[in-house]
Amino acid sequence: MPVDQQRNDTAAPGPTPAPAPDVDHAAHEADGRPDDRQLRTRRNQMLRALLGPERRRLSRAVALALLENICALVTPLLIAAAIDRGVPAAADGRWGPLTAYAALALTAGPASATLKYGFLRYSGNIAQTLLFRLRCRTFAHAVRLPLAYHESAPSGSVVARLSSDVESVEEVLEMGLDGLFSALFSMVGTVAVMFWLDLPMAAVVLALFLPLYLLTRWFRGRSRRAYRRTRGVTEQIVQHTGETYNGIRAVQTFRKEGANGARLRELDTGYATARAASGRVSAVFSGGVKLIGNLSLALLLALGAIRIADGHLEAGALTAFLLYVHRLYDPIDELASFANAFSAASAGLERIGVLFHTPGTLPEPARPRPLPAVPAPGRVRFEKVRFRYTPASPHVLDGLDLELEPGRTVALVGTTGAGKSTLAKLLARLYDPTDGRVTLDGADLCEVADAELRSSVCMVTQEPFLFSGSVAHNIALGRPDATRAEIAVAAEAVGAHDFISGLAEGYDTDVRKRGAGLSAGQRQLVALARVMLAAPRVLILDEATSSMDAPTERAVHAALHRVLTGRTALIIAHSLTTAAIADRVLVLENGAVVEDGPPAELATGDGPFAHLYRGWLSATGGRPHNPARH
Ligand SMILES: Nc1ncnc2c1ncn2[C@@H]1O[C@H](COP(=O)(O)OP(=O)(O)OP(=O)(O)O)[C@@H](O)[C@H]1O
Repeated sequence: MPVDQQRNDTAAPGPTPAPAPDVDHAAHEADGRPDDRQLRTRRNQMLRALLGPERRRLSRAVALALLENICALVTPLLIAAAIDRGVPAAADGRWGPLTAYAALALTAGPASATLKYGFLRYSGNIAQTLLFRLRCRTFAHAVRLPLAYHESAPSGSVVARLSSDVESVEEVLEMGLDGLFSALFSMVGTVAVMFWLDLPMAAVVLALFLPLYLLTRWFRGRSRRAYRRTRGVTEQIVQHTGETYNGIRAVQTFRKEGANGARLRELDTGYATARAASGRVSAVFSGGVKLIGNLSLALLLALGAIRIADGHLEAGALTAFLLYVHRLYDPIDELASFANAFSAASAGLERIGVLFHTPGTLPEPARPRPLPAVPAPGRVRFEKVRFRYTPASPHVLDGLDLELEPGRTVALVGTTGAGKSTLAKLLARLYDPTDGRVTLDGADLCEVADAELRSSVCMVTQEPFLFSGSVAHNIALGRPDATRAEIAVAAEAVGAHDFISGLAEGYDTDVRKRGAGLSAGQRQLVALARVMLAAPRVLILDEATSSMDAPTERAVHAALHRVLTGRTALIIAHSLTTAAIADRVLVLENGAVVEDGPPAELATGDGPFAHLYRGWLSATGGRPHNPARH
């Protein structure tokens, strides 16, 4: 169980409102063949949610691009006028018109360059805002996804959403606004001017758009598929590297370096193949556009010559026309690169869209019910609780009725897979029961506000997770507003103060990644100090299975004893020592309580606990110690 103590305060502001889910994400992600239409719908929803708030700034950027293109468009017209009017006038000794055309052309150039500069800076800012928003929202939504999502999604898939998928969007935004706006305006403006210059020649240019359109359609379909494949492989690479480095100890212990390296090479080959496929598609498209461009130049040159001979066109106008043909096909290439990047970003957005489509956390109650203030808080009831992880899997708990009295410690024992952790997860409301209800002091957990529940029910996992930051910061997770003195009191209460004071920087010592700087026992003590500070009504503790040396185990048990005093606690016990400190032991088998009573009483009987007890006794050489009670 990766959750030590889940708190909401790490989550960024509200995610993009996710539409009602219609498809199970697991099915989508697992078979890797999502429905095209649904993916596109989600991508468009994402785009709308992202671009919506930037409508004003985007219109300003569009206006700048438009002005820039108008300035760029007039230059060939000025050249045509200079050739057809200015040069003949100059030949007659009137230099005025030629000078005027030259001056205008010289002004249009810098004006266009200045506007381009303004547009690029402005659109760059918009792109960064959009990216910032996308990354924050994706992160905020991902951290709020229910545990069920994280337990079923392939490891690293969320990291891939936040890294490579967001980066693909970054690429298209960086080049896209320029590529798209400028290219579109340039093309539309060019065609309009061509029609003004010469109708039949412009009609020929327009006719040549048909093969261009067909080529573009082919390209878009192919490149979208190619990029989806690329993103799929990228995700596998992220997952594989993440898994390798998260489990580096196991990798080295089992000498898996070679095998994992080979797997990475295999994935990389897949990536290269997928990239090569998308490269081929782009090459065919670019080549096709160039071919059509050159054909149309030749065609227009021939047609232009005929029209000049017929007296319908002047040489300057033909020159301008041919310059415009260049202007027409250059942006198509730009559009192709944009379409390429858009395909990649599309695939990324679609995948982020799938994530957004998964509803965040278990639903918060519409009208939260405060936990009642009772004289003896911490009464827990499981009422006819049935639970299964997925609709297809069998019930782990099937009609469980159970009551935990306030202030008492209950040890949960049983064979592996009996349902101990599941019961604990339901009590921490990491999952909701399929049927029945779990109550705390009479309030259904589903009706209690998330923040109140998190501070009232704390869970300490087998390997308590320490966040990077100081020891003090890690203890204060239990109550973020706690003062340094309160933190020290909590640490002292669990006997952690001495070892913390002995650290290089005391409470300010950075526990470093995953608490690598602290021993397993010290991490347990920090986690218990966290609980001491949080003072929850109910404590759930998954006892560490890894063996500690005797003094450390004694220290942890002594701390545990202090934390448990006067608090309702449910301990998943893996050892006799822990079971013995409980007031009551529950033996769970196949999701049902098969034995229930004080440990000393059950140990002398002939039931399942007595069996377990004797097994533990023989494993520990017949010397059960109970330091916490001594
Ligand atoms: N995330 C999950 N998705 C589907 N099934 C699960 C999941 N977690 C547990 N199960 C199944 O639920 C049953 C009970 O598991 P649980 O982890 O509660 O047992 P446990 O008693 O805590 O076992 P252990 O002592 O080994 O931790 C098992 O059959 C297990 O396979």
